[in-house]
Amino acid sequence: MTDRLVDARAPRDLHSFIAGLPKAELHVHHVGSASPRIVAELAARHPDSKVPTDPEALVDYFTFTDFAHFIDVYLSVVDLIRTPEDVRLLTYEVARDLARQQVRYAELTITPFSSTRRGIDELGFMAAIEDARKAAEAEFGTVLRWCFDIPGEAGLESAEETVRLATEDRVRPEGLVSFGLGGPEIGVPRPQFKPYFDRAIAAGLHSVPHAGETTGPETVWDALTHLRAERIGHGTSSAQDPKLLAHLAEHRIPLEVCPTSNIATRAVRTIDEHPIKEFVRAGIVVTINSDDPPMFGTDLNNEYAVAARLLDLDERGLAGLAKNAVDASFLDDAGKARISAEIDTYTAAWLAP
Ligand SMILES: O=C(O)c1cccc(C(=O)CC[C@H]2O[C@@H](n3cnc4c(=O)[nH]cnc43)[C@H](O)[C@@H]2O)c1
Ligand SMILES: [Zn+2]
Repeated sequence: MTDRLVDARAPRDLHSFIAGLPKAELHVHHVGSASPRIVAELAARHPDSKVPTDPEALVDYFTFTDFAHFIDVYLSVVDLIRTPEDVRLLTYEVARDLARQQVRYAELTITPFSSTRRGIDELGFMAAIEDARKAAEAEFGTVLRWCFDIPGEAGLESAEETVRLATEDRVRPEGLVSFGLGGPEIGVPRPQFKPYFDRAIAAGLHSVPHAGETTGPETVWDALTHLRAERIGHGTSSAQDPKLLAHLAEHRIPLEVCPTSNIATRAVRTIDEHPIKEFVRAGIVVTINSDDPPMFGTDLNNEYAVAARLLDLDERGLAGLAKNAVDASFLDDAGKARISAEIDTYTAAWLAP
């Protein structure tokens, strides 16, 4: 992990506290979590790829001029994943990277449409993620769950395919808990996806679309009204609308805040202009997440350090943020209670004289 984008500047002790703090990650993308090590291994399997494997070259390759450029680069990494064995490797290694950061539970956003349209067999794909999920839980103790997202810019065909993969008994994986919407927002109105979210919700999935990342607060309203969002991915531009802030706080709709991502994709100009403080001030449930960590030169621990600086938090404040993520997760009550208790025990031991 490099701190090339954001210097978290948290005191050394706080970094150590964060490193050992049990955490939940609610907004992290499957392909976007491919570390240089994973990219190098996939590229070795598929040497015709244009993705560099040298870590130095990857830092340049993962420097984005804007959100559209980010998506182009993202899709070039998607092109590296061609077989169910590639899918398994990616998923298992992502879990290993999460476990190293003391992530006890993660909801990983997966875009199955991007893989099935590139020719990966759908049942092979689902078997690969499930196999990795079970192995990760047994070997690392990290519980993984899936969010399947529609890549909105790929059109309604991608929405139909994603909801089919998410709801058809024969295909739907056991670890699937939620349904999302990702990719660019400009020119991709949220309301058109209502029928697909209705079907996913009817099948028992939670609604967690991205909204207000690269467009204004009206997109967040659309996600709430039309897609019945239970959490909002990013929601950054909500800060421009006091009524929306009050609504999110009153209805306890958590925001999945990913500070470094917003700088890397140039959705927010500088880290000090990030609206996270306004969210907290408005009483919104804020969760801290990493989005596409290696692509943005970050990881979840660094995002907590960034949040500590922006919100001026000590250990108790950081533990509170970690518990927000547990509470906002789709884990069952017993699982939530277990991780929350672990956070309390860890924090009390750290602060004991
Ligand atoms: O797979 C395709 O062929 C394809 C065709 C047209 C458009 C797309 C996409 O737009 C894919 C977007 C892809 O990006 C993922 N992602 C990762 N991080 C973010 C983020 O911060 N905000 C929005 N989307 C993000 C998303 O999960 C999609 O998989 C694909
Ligand atoms: Zn995202």
